[in-house]
Order: sequence, then C-alpha cells, then structure tokens
Amino acid sequence: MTLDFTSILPYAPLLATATLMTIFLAVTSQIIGTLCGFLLALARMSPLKILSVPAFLYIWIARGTPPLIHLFLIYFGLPTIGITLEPLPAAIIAFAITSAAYNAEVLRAGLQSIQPGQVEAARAVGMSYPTILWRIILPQAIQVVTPPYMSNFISHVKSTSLASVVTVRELLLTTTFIYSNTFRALEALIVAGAIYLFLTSFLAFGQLLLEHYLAFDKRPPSRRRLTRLGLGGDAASVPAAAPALVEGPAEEGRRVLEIAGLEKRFGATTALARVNLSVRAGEVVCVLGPSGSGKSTLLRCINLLERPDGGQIAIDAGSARFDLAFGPTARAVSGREMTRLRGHVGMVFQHFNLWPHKLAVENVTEGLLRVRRMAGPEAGRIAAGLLARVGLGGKLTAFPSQLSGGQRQRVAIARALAMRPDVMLFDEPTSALDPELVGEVLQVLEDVAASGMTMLVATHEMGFARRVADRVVFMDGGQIVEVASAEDFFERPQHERTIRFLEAVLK
Ligand SMILES: Nc1ncnc2c1ncn2[C@@H]1O[C@H](COP(=O)(O)OP(=O)(O)OP(=O)(O)O)[C@@H](O)[C@H]1O
Repeated sequence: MTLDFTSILPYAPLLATATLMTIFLAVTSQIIGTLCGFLLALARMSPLKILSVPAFLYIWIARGTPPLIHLFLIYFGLPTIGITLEPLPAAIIAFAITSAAYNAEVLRAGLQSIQPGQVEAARAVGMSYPTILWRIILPQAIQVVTPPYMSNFISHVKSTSLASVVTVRELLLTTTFIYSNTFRALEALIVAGAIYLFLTSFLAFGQLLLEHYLAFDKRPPSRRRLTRLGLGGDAASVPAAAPALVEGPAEEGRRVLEIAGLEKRFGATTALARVNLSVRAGEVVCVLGPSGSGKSTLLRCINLLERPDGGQIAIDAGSARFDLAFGPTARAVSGREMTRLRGHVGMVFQHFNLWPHKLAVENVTEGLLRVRRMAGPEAGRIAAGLLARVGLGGKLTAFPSQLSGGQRQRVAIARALAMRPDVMLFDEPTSALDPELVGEVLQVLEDVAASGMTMLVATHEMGFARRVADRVVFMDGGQIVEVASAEDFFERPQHERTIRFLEAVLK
C-alpha cells in the first residue's frame, strides 16, 4: 500500500484550527492546573491538618483515576445536579483537575528540596514567609522542578486528545473527521502524529532553553544584576574605605537581653529547664557545655526559631522593646511580632545557611532590600563595605559554591551585621569548618566583639572564650550550671560538673 497525502491537503486549514484548539486546551488547563497545583502543594506541606489532609485526598483521588472519567463526570455528571457546561470548558476543567494533582506533587518536591537552614536564615534576617517563598524558595525550586514539570506538560498535551469524546474539535477529532471523509486513515494519523510531535518538541526545546536560563548560578552574573546594587564594572574590587563593623559604641549598662525561666521540650527531652540569663549592651557572653546541653536551643529560642514552652524573653533594642511570655496561659506571639523581633537579633549558624542562588554581595543586600526596604545602591554600598571588612572585598560577585567554608561563614556574619542588630547570636560558628579555616572566622568574631557588639556565642572554642568573653555561661542538661567571668571560669571553676568538663576539654 502506498501513502498518499494529497487527499489530506485540502483539510490543512481545518488541521491548523484543530492544532490551535489543542494548544489552547493544553495551555489553559495547564496554567489553571499549575496555579491550583501550587496552592495544593502549599496546603499539602502545611502543618495544619485542615489543609494538608484535604490536599492529600484530592491528589490521591485525582491522580489515581483516569482523566477520561473526570471528563465524563464533568460533562455528563454535572448536568444531573443542574450544571451544564459546553464541551470546551468541561474539557479545560477536567484536564486542569488532573494537571493540578500531578503538578502539586512536582512543585512540592521542588519546594521541599530547599534546605530548611536557608529558610531559617531568611527568617533570622526578619523576612516574612511570602518574601522567603518568592525570593529564596521559588527561584531555586523552579530549577529543580523544570524537568519533571515539562515532562508532565508534554504528557498533558497528548492527553488533551481525550477531549474528542465530548466533541471538542481538537486534533484527534479533526483527524477522525478527515479520515472518515478521505478513507486515508494512515495518512491522517501520521499527519496528526507529526503535529503532536512538533508541539511536544517545541516544549522539549523550550525546556532546554529554560534550564539554561535558570542556571543563573552557573555563569557570571549579568551586568543588570550588579548595576541594580550600584556595583558597576569593577564590582569585584575592594572599596577604598571599609566601614566599621558596628555603628557606634554600645550603650554600656543597658540590659539588652533578659531571659527568665525559659523552658523548651522536644517530646520527652527537656532541652531547656528554667534558664535565666541577662546580657548587657556590648557584653560578649560565651555559652559552653557538652554536646546536647541546650546551647543551640537557647540561642534558637531567643530569636524564636524555636518557640519556647514557658518563661519570658525581654529584648531592649533601644528604639524598640519586646516583652514576650510563653506558656499555656501566655498571649500567643504573633508572626508579625516575631518578624519584628528578628530584625533586632542577628544570627549566624553553624552551617552558614547562605542562599546558593545569590552572589556573596546579594546574600548581604537581600535583608536590606526586602526587610529594611533600602534602595539598591545604598544596600550594595553597605554590603560591599561589610564584605571588605570581613576580608572578602574581592569576592563580592562569587557564588557561595565558589567560596571556602571560612569565607562562607564570613559572608554569613556580614549578612547578619548588615541588619544592624542589637544583639548577635552565634551558634557554634566554627564547628563545621576545617581546622585551618577556624582562625579566620574567630578573627572576624574578635573584631566584631572589639567593635562593641552585644554577643552571645555558643562555642566549643575554649581559647576564643578565654580571650574574648566577658562572661562564660556553662550549660549542662538544659540548665545553666555556672556563670562566671572568663578568668574565673577557666582558673577557678566552682561547680563539680564544670571542673569535669574543663578537665576533659583542656587536657
Ligand atoms: N528539633 C529537635 N527535635 C528533637 N530534639 C531536639 C531538637 N533540637 C534539639 N533537641 C534535643 O535537645 C537537646 C539540646 O540540644 P541542643 O542542640 O540545644 O544542644 P547543644 O548543646 O547545642 O549541642 P551541640 O553542642 O551538639 O550542638 C538535645 O538532647 C537534643 O537532642
């Protein structure tokens, strides 16, 4: 049998219209399915069961049943309850139902691929959740989801052929019409197949372009990206005059931080048991103690990355004051209040938690732009100055992946300092570093301490604590066992547990 396409030719305009209909059907239902899928993914990840359970059920049912059944139920089922839809809207809704379920899972995978530490770092500079979603999570999640999302889209385009059963004049129905008129079924189906292949190839090629475009951390930053921050052609150069790390001397004597009866439990583990502590402006307090003694939990409770179960935290930031109480009878602290408080409390994490899709300088400017609402050039100037101060004036345009651990931690310190916090919390800032990189970070910490910043440093670096701390707090089993000046602590420890600890770590 020979193929003869000439009899198909007169139907070219009809095929063109059907192709447009297929594109319209696929694109509209995919857009609706993506938007609904995004909301479903957020609901599915929500800690609230009222959101996560219905989202899970929807995805389970919509993904587990054939799209043809959705189409029949919408087109033939809805009229039984008085809702009659035209074939095209019925098909769009039916395909959007399936698309939402598949896209929800793809998008959820992307959203969950972002390390929680990055989100914590964004919360610590005072960003609200929508800002974190938009600026930190989505740009990275899109990179992750592009291949599976586009794959879904391609299979979605092909499944729109099911709309032929409810008489939508898309490609397959038109092809059927053509071959029933010409008796050239093979030729008509080959032409339809070629059109589908063209459409899906277009998407596959689009995927390649998109992946290339989204790999923005794999190529030098664009000029636009830098000029927005007022960093022209020589962005990598060190600013002539590096500013002070901390603006103005601390107001001596003022109690910046007061903690009373602070409690935190994780299930059966008591991480903090009625902890009391007060820190004065400009004071450097080192928190020491064995692993699991509650040092990190204490710091994380102070900026509310962990919600305490009881007790009080008061922060006197000069321009603002926070008096927070926790426990079953206390007023719930609002999200807005938490965000405001974090704007006054800087935090540096053990694992740096830099945002990998942003340049070193952008890691520092992000909080200034989104939280302090500063203009780009001003934020860029402050960030460049601070990075120069921590010895990274030549690394402004490096991505975190291009920096050593010590350099990453110095960017993280500059990021926290840029927000001009009233108190800085350092959660074991050198524990994740190779031994030869510890010194450069401790040097920066010493500079920050010398410039008058109020600091609470959880650390295992005894030498640093001895040199720099005004006071040492020793914790064990979630309690503060001993508080003393650095000299008294190391020379004349009082508590039997402290003596044992020092014997073990200093031998
Ligand atoms: N998210 C969590 N879920 C469950 N338990 C936790 C959690 N975070 C901390 N804990 C527990 O609380 C206790 C105190 O932990 P924390 O991390 O504050 O100690 P740490 O002194 O900072 O230890 P390290 O020096 O090893 O970092 C430990 O028993 C720990 O297992």
